[in-house]
Amino acid sequence: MQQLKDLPSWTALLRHRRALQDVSLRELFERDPGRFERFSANGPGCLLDFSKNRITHETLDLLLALAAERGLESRREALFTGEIVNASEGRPALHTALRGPASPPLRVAGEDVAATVHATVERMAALADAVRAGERTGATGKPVRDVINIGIGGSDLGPRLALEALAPLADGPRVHFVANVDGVELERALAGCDPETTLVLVVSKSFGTSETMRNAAQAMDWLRRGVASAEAVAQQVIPITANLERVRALGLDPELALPMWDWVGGRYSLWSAVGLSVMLGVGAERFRSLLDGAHAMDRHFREAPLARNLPVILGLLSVWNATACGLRSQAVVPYSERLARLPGHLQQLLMESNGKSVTVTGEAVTAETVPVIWGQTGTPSQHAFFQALHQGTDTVPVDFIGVAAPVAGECGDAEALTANLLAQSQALMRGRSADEIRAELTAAGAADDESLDAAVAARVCPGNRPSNTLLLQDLAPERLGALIALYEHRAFVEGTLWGINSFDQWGVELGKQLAEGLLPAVRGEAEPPANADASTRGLVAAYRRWRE
Ligand SMILES: O=P(O)(O)OC[C@H]1O[C@](O)(CO)[C@@H](O)[C@@H]1O
Repeated sequence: MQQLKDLPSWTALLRHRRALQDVSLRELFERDPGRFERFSANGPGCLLDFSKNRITHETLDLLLALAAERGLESRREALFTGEIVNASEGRPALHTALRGPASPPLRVAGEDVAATVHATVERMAALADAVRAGERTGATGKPVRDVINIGIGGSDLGPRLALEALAPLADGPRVHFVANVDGVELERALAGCDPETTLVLVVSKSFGTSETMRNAAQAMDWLRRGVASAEAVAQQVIPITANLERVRALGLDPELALPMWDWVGGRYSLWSAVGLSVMLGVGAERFRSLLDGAHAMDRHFREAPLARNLPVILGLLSVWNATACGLRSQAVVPYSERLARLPGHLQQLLMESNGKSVTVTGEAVTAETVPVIWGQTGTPSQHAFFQALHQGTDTVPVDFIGVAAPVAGECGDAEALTANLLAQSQALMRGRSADEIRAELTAAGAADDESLDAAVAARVCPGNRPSNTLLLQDLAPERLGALIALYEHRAFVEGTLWGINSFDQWGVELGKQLAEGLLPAVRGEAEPPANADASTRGLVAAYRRWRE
């Protein structure tokens, strides 16, 4: 695989970056009154303003040339049509099929994936409807009041985000999420639940993830104590997995299991049976709307011209900022408490997908790949880390996410929220110069002496700091689906440009293996493994001393 940095358009892009280096964003806005129209685009139910990036039309042309050199359009087709885009695991990545139409058929290795997907949604809906109507009860005949979703990573983050975002629409059983193995979330969930009226979803593609299996075992013990028989427990546990053998081994009923497939990665799996908790919480119809929204974004990604294509633009700008301009961290700041889980979901989506250092053909990648993704909701983050964004020594591009219509039934001041969002992106772009501050301070009566210089210097905001603003029409399920799918495709665009495989995650395996190897020593049942280093041995010993 040819390296990104060896492509002719990369050289041209770097030359252009040098030429642009001394032009500020403020100047770019002053020069071009049509900058917003030029650098904004509409997607399904949303508007992306990317005018506050340090780009000109030439930057965009060069980035598009790079995308063409990388064969982005044919790779995109390969993604949608089920070709093997996950080379290291020899699989397609067909999350788009999870929200696509039932026809025409989509054949992959002889199977009509579209039909399989739709049959599964029907099964999920039948179960969710019956639970919500009180017809599918617990083993002792009582209606289900609580659902506990046990899963981690992609088996947790997407559904958790979706249910928090759609909480005002939740009219089904209460849903609790348990991911961490420290017991806090599980205890919290169990404390409010009655074993006779609780359905446990064990969500794990592999059905082997240690955190999930440990939490599942504890939840099953709790059920057993409450409903007496193993058969009764099995009735109240729904496995969602691609590994039925392990379901059987755990004494659970494979007939109740809902499928996952090896052609869907965990972080792309919200749209599958992994989303059952969402469906139970808000109902099948709204879950289908979530799928429809994601499908609308899929169509936009597949059909819109690249220069007006939101995932393409976001992906290209990310490569521009992170690789061409060396800005190695990006913040995501949703201006909605309902989207508080979005930064966490995007961390997994973008960093697990593109945190890679080799190309798809195994050479060390010479381009810097995914930057650190982090964030928190506005306005609280304005009173936490924004100081560093405005005046710190590092430039951090920000994705601001705003919602035009607040979710029905919410109180709060939507306009104040939006004014803050707009103010922050404006402040990052414009900054405040020494001259402006000096004029303000002297107008307010400050003496023009040495102390004024220090007062001015402390107040200067350099500006010229890039951001995107994504404005959603509202937070209806369709919009949420489109938002999440937008970032999924951004990950794909970035990965394609960097020349890496966005669909494997071998890096997380090492830690998992080491943890299992260390567990007997940490429990005090064995010596640390022979290959454990001095630091690890010392820490195990210290830990054991405090545990005794
Ligand atoms: O669904 P599983 O198999 O329990 O995996 C959970 C998570 O673990 C990972 O494999 C690694 O963190 C993720 O990709 C996945 O979402």
